Amino acid sequence: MKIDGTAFRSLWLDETDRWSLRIIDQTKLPWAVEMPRLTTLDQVAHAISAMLVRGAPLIGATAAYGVAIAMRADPSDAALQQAITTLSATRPTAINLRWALNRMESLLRDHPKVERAEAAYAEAAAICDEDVATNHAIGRHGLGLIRSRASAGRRVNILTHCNAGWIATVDWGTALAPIYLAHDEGIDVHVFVDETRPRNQGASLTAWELGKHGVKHTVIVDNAGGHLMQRGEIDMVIVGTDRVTNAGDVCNKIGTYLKALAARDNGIPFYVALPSSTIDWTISDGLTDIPIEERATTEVTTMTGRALDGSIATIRIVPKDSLVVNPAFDVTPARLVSGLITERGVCAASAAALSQMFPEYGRQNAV
Ligand SMILES: CSC[C@H]1O[C@H](OP(=O)(O)O)[C@H](O)[C@@H]1O
Repeated sequence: MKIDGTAFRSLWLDETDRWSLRIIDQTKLPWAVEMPRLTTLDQVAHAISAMLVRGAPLIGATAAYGVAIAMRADPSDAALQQAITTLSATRPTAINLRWALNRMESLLRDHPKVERAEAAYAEAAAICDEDVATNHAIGRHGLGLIRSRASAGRRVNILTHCNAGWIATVDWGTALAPIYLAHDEGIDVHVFVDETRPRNQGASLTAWELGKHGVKHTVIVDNAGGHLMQRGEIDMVIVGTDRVTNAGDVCNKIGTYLKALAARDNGIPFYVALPSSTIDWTISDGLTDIPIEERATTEVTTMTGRALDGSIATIRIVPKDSLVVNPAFDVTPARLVSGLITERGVCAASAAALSQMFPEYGRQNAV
């Protein structure tokens, strides 16, 4: 997508050396656009764990290049295992990380060591190119759902939670891809953006990227979504996801489940957009089988933003003696999901529909 008229992906190889990795540091957005250069495995691992890059597909793509950078430094079996282990430990919930590392390991394990670096860079590039094509396909399939609500030039109001836009992927995004395509074809689409406490991916990232593309949007506090639904101001909900089970349970940013409950109570369709790389075919019950990341309590006790004097400041918003917990994700049961928008089309959130949409996987891990 574009930043002030210049096209970007959310990660790319440095133009001068063609082996180090450039990213957009998402912890600096929306106040600054910084594009640091990563040259070591540890720098890539830190970028994922500290959420300089985040979003399930982007985490996987970044990890793939982390393996390539590691193989360039040392193509030994030990170095390969160390890279897989280090990167696997960065974040537990998004299945795309495991998916990408499994793909890299399967390719490289039996590869001649002298060719491992070249093969790793080629596979990481393929993962990125596939992600771009996959997300554009998700956009096309989701566009149909928006078109059907845009009769006679009527504005379509969509609520989204967290950031599942182009900067959560290599490009286009998942939940935001249909919105970008609708905007580009002239549909009057407007997005209610959940701020998404505690890290505010909505207020800081979704609002930023929608604004850069000229998409009309309104930032709301997380707790306002149900109220707007009750008042008929939301036509549909589209969110992303970090892991979907083979039965259609959806793990996504904390707070998603509450939006799904409110949508069901108000008869509003609740869609989840995802590439098939986000489906965990080995599990069916999201509540018991998906590891929920617990992040630092400082994400809850402090807020970072631009002070009135223009400086970037971090302030404490919780008493020092208060206990704090910070689960980063929750699970929305399949029964609350109206449909899954995938690269192959929209399907029901059910084992039968998923195995029919993806027969090559469904048979292997039938529930
Ligand atoms: C397209 S995946 C987006 C997904 O990832 C986010 O999690 P995080 O910001 O912690 O990486 C969030 O759950 C989004 O829905």
